[in-house]
Amino acid sequence: MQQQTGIIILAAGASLRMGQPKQLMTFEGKSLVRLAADAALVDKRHVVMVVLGAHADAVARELAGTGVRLVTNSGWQSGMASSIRVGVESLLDAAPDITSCILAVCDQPFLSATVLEGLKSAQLTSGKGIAASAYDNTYGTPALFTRPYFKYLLQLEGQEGAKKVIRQYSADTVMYPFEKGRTDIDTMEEYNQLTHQMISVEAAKEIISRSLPEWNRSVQLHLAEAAGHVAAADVVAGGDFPRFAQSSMDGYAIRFQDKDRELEIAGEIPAGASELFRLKAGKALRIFTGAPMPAGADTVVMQEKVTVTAEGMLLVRDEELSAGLNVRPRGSEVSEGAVAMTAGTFLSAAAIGFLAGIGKTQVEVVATPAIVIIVTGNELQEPGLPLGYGQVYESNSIQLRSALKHIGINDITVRHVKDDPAMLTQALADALGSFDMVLLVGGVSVGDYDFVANAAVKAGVRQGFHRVRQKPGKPLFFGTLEDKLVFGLPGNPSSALTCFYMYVAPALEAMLGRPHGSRKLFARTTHAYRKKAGLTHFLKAFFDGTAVTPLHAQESYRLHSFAQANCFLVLGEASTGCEAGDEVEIQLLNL
Ligand SMILES: Nc1nc2c(c(=O)[nH]1)N[C@H]1C(S)=C(S)[C@@H](COP(=O)(O)OP(=O)(O)OC[C@H]3O[C@@H](n4cnc5c(N)ncnc54)[C@H](O)[C@@H]3O)O[C@H]1N2
Ligand code: MOO
Repeated sequence: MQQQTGIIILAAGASLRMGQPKQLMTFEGKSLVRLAADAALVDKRHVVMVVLGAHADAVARELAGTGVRLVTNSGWQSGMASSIRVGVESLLDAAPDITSCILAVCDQPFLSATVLEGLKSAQLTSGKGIAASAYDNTYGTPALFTRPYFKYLLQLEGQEGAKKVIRQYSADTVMYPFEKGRTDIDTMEEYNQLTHQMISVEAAKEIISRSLPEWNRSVQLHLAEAAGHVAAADVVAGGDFPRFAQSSMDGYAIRFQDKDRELEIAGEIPAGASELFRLKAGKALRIFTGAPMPAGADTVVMQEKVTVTAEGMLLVRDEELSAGLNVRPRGSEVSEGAVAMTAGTFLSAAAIGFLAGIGKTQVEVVATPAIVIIVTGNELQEPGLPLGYGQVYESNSIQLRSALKHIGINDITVRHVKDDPAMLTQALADALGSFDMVLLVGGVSVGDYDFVANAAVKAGVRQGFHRVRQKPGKPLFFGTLEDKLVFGLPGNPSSALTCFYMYVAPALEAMLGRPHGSRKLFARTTHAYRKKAGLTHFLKAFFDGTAVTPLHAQESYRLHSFAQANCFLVLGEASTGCEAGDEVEIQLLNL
């Protein structure tokens, strides 16, 4: 008989111990339910049934378009058995000839297609009726049941799980070793301690960009203060500009039809002339750049292209003269009531000049967020005070503040918190109440005093990721609380600033609709650099406009080379380094 396996993913639980839908928490950048679904979908022959319960809508949205089938167990609160029953029943409805099913849960982050295949082949080669995953001297999910066992699954009650059937029929069960199956996630502590929770630079950027809030706060600014901001609303012209037809050259205003006649020069119109001149047929008027065109004239001849006779008569000597030449028509820059500038325009010096030129003194711009920098570390001392043994000068807050100011963000508050979990959670909760973005610095790594990730989650922050496959900045934390972004930057000053340039600044730019301050380009490197594959390296480097030189002192506790750098030389995860003369990627810094 043709073998056909169904996969039932049990995703109905309320994750009470977690305080947030576990199904949607991410591991290596993917939600746990999506990880399980993707593993099940690798073999296209699988019929994949996901049983929903708590948070059903959100989980269904997460799985939209994947190809899994969804079934909701309205009785999910009565326990696991009801979800197993609903899963098996709907699998039988969907695929009546199914020969086996694998029951999987969505809190085993290491569940993979390999494990599912392993269970299938263990069952086939052993000829047993059940194949269960074995880990940590016990066994459990994922577990495969052949068709004769479906009836026992359908008889499970209340809190009973598939384990009961496996125990009862252990003589007909083959164990498939899946050591990493021991890792399941029931509590935040377990989640945060997942050591492999390290994602690629690209995945980290993607998670941040998916998490950016709608930002539609705006503020009215004086033009003189508005450079570097983004227009928040369309700007409508309050009149025609220019307000009157103007000459764009120093020369003579004429009627085009008179160009071949000898013309009497009847007078002179300077810029700023406040009376309306009239030009009669057969005459010309001396005119200057910016001066109002006289009524009756339609063209200006440049003074270089005329001859004035001894009698003071004007002869036009311009082969290329055309009607309307050298005249700026009224309203040709912008006409009254027209949109002179659309919302979203970056306010460069030119944009500000343009607005002033159409008479504006104020502009509505996208407001900048209020940011708090929370610095942690008992060893930190304020620069200027004597340095005790074991102390280091606190440099992160001032360098981050400077970097923020450089991109036009001035609403910055700095708070210092001791390495104490309760104080940190409290400080963070307070900060989330009053600021739009939180930059925590230090304490994101794995040491006994590194409390940031836990404190953030305790304060209600939903973790996007913690740890990125990069150097420096590996322990970077990112999360959100509603529309607020929380970055946990590593304490090493060079790591903190690298993460600022690579993640925080681009997030702010995207949120505020600004152009990217940093530019990626390719250049030849003057020196070789060796690295191991595995992490993306952001090397502090100097680009002289032609070639790039990786600088000395790349260690993340040092800023000496960073202080001379104007770019990162970027070597990707897979790279093992570069040779002198190689073309390499660089990221120019917005300094
Ligand atoms: N066993 C492991 N240890 C560490 C790992 C690891 O994976 N396993 N990761 C290392 C990496 S990479 C980094 S980066 C750091 C990040 O550490 P934290 O974010 O936890 O930061 P701290 O431990 O608080 O401080 C690190 C370093 O930076 C100095 N520091 C901190 N704040 C400031 C500041 N505001 N101004 C100046 N200097 C500061 C601090 O004194 C430490 O020297 O963890 C590694 N460890
Ligand atoms: O990777 Mo850590 O961020 O530099 O030393």
